[in-house]
This record gives sequence, structure tokens and C-alpha cells, in this order.
Amino acid sequence: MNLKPLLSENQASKPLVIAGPCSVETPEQLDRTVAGLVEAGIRIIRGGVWKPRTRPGSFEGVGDIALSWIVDVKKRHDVKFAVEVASARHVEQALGHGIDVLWIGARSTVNPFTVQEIADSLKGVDIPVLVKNPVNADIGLWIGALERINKAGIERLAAIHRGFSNFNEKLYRNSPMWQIPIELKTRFPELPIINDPSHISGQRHLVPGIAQMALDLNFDGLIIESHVDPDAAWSDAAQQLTPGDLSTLLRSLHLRSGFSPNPKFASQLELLREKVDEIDRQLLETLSRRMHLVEQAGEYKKENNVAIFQLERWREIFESRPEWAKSLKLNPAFIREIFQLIHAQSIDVQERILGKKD
Ligand SMILES: O=C(O)C(=O)C[C@]1(C(=O)O)C=C[C@@H](O)C=C1
Repeated sequence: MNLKPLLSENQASKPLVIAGPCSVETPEQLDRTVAGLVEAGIRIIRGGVWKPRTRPGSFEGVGDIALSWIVDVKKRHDVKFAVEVASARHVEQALGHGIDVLWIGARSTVNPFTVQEIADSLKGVDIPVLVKNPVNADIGLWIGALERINKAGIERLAAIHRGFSNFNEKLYRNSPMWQIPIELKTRFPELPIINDPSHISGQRHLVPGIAQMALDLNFDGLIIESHVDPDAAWSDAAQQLTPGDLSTLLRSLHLRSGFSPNPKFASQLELLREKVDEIDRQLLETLSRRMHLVEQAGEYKKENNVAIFQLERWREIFESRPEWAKSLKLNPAFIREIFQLIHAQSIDVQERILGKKD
């Protein structure tokens, strides 16, 4: 991807913080919210104009009329404004009203037709665009959407991590699945990633924990929902913070940097990494020895015409290893996952042995 810095140097802060209401509701709600956010030091406001809602009958945003209120509020408070666009018409309307930043929502990112329509409408325009992750945990769709927008000539591009729908998730509204944005950063180190703790948590008391985690992982920014009267909000009431609470939250966050200027830190970390390298080598040697035994068991099963999958033995392994892990202060759930992977690999290896013609 061809990327340029998202914002000019005097607009950029690390972390970049974008905040504002889930939806623009009335001129008064917008003005009072923005006034509070400016006091909290926020210079880029977010606000939904057209809202994609899961069920019909939910509040779907006030629509085009909100854009004229945004024009007023931008002038009055000297702020930049970001809105979500989901069609070429939205893009045209937003650009026509001097919107400064566009974002593509999670429900649009999943649909290449929608993303392409937005990309085509952005040809020849220079505006920062933020692409939220798709609702489902598919990094390919996320990258595909970013590439489509980039190919249209948008170089001021960033990703927003807003979490993923998950049937089994109990704590969060959307599972963070941190490994996915980490993978994105690994593949595209120049691409800024902005975390959206509001949509991940779904409840305002969980927002600080997610925001801190994002900073601990060196994310480039945060986009947080804030409303002057959250409980009365027309959408996402449970997850919005007052501008005052947002200000307190931002002051409580610990900022981390990618490196330390302290030379002692680098040498100490280097030492620890050398030890980790050594342990990793031992882990791999041990795994290789285990696989060798599994191969022998496979040959033996083949000679005796015995099935690969041995339920009783597998059950014993699956129950005992997490127990052993506890006494070593390892997370049993983590060990369960590792052994599921090891067992799947054993089955693959033995399948190849049993499938081989003599
Ligand atoms: O014990 C066996 O029968 C094996 O082949 C080893 C092994 C394992 O990976 O530990 C592999 C497959 C079986 O389902 C159970 C266990």
C-alpha cells in the first residue's frame, strides 16, 4: 500500500484521539458535546449521520440535515469532523459539507461491492479515510477494503479496530481478538491502527481497560464515543462517556512508546531475548521428539490396522495437561489450545502414514 501520514504534523498527536457522539441527534446535543470535548482537548470529533442498524425500527441517524449542524459546529469550535459513509451518495454529501475525515463501518467493510462503490467515489479526492474491521474475524476482508480505498488514490489511510461479532462472547459487545490487529500491523507496519474501545466494550465501565490495552500494544490512536448526556443517547447509550469522564479517562491512561532511550533497557531486553531464543529452540526440539514418537505410533497402528483417533487416550491428555499446567502457573485454557493443535498435527502426520501405499 502507498501510505502518507494520516494528518499534518500539527494536527497529529500520539495517541491520536477522536471522540464524539455515536449519532448526531440535535444541534444542541452536538454543540454541547463538542464544547465539552474541546475543553477535554479533543480536536477531531466523530459523529454518526447515517447509522447502519442491525434491526429495522432502530434509530437510523437523522441523515443529511445533520451535515449543516456539523458545518456550524466546526466553525464555532474550530474542530475537524469525521463521519461514517456507506455509499457514493454519503461521500458526495460529506465532501460537499466540508467533512474532514471519513470512516467506513464494519458492516460496509464486509461487502466488496460497497467498498468499491465508496472507493470509486473517492477517486481524485485527498481526504483521510479510516476503515473499520469487518464484523467477522476475517483479516482478508479488512485488508481487501483497505487496498480498494488505497488503489483509488487515498494515501492518508488508517484502520480502526472495533472488535468482532462472536456468538459466545460474554464480557464484551465485540471480541477484541487482539491477534488480528497485531497481524495487520505486522503485515503493514506503516498503516496506523486506531482502537475503538467503545464498540468493543459495549459498556462504559469497560472502556478504560480496552483503551489501556490498546496503548500497551502501541496502537496509534483511540476513537471513543462521547455524549453530553449518555443515558439519554438515541443510540449506543450504554457505551458512551460524558466529555468530563472522557477527560478523566485520557488523563489516567499510561502512554507507552515503541522503544526506550535508556541504553540499559536495550541491553537487558537483549539478554532476556537471548534466553527466550534458547528456550524456544528447546521447545521445538521437544516437539520434534514428540512428533517422532507419534510417527512410530502411526506405523504401529498401520501394521495392526488400528484407527488413528484414540478417544480414551486423547481425553486423558486433554484433561491431564491443563491440570499439570496449573502447578506450573500456566493458564490451563492456553495449554488446552496448544494440545488441540498438537493433536490435530499428530492426526495429520499419522493420516499421511496410514494413507501411504506400501
Ligand atoms: O496415543 C496414540 O494413539 C497416538 O497416536 C498419539 C496421539 C497424540 O498425539 O498424543 C495421537 C492421536 C490419538 O488420537 C491420541 C494420541
